[in-house]
Amino acid sequence: MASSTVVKELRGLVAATFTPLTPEGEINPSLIGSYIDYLIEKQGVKSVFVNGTTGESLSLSVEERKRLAKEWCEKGKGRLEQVIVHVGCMSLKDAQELARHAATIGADGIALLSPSFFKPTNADALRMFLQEVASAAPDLPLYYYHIPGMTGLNLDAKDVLEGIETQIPSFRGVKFTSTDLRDLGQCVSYCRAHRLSVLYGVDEQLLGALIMDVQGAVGSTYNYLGRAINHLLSAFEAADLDRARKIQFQLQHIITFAKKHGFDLTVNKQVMCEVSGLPLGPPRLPLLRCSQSQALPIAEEIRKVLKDH
Ligand SMILES: CC(=O)N[C@H](C=O)[C@@H](O)[C@H](O)[C@H](O)CO
Ligand SMILES: CC(=O)C(=O)O
Repeated sequence: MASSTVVKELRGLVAATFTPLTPEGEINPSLIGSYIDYLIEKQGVKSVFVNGTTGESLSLSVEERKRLAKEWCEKGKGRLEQVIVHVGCMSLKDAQELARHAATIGADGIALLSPSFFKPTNADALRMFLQEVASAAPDLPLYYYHIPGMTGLNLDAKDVLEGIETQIPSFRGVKFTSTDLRDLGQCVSYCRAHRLSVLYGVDEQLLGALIMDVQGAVGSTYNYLGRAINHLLSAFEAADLDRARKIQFQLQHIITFAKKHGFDLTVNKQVMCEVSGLPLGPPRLPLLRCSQSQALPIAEEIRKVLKDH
């Protein structure tokens, strides 16, 4: 893991992890060691984004998030290239506390989405919020997590980036989860000029974002499709667009198939349980556990479609 003097660029494939819960709904950090084994050995995943959307962080307490983040960092040490801890919260104080904690456990970076109950009314307000959180962990690389579909924020990510590198010295880039390729392109253009990174978060259209020159991909499906997407990334690097497209079409087929079976976070988590064999447990209320029979056909389709990866 990084010391504060070495800044490692975040790139390539990053899995946004699920949060293991016991059948009773308590967090289950004891599973994280074998979760990491699975990601490294079976999926070729080298970096993780923990306690994000997929990790249901906004449904967890600050204390729970600290325990999970610590376990990911401890078990990932020397094995994972980067552990990025998402610290976004509705409350600035909670986000600062999590940022401060992330620095003490050796996280490689922090990311945060915008508060979404009381939303910032403009980009300045959001940058001020990010700056206040950054000041609690000034040596940790910080990423803005743009996910307007969840936060309901009506702001271009590009507007949030404007001047941010002078306001927040630890700022390193944006994790962009939106299908707006105009805004994405503008972010890449800005980030190129300021030596910042853009990571893309809509797995089913990653190739479109790679053409826009993003440095990496952060997503939930990479937990179980990592191997195939690593092949997509290397095909793209080798300028083998036919192969890259073929793999993207396979992933799109899987997501389309999954959507017909009501794909959402709870189904997604159950699919991961089926594919990996890891007992990640139910989601946290208000999300309801999906039935095994809902996830099984999707897991089966994944096996069938991706048997050559
Ligand atoms: C809204 C959401 O959670 N997006 C994830 C990442 O940010 C993606 O990884 C999606 O889960 C994935 O693209 C499947 O639709
Ligand atoms: C998918 C993603 O990046 C997240 O879980 O936050």
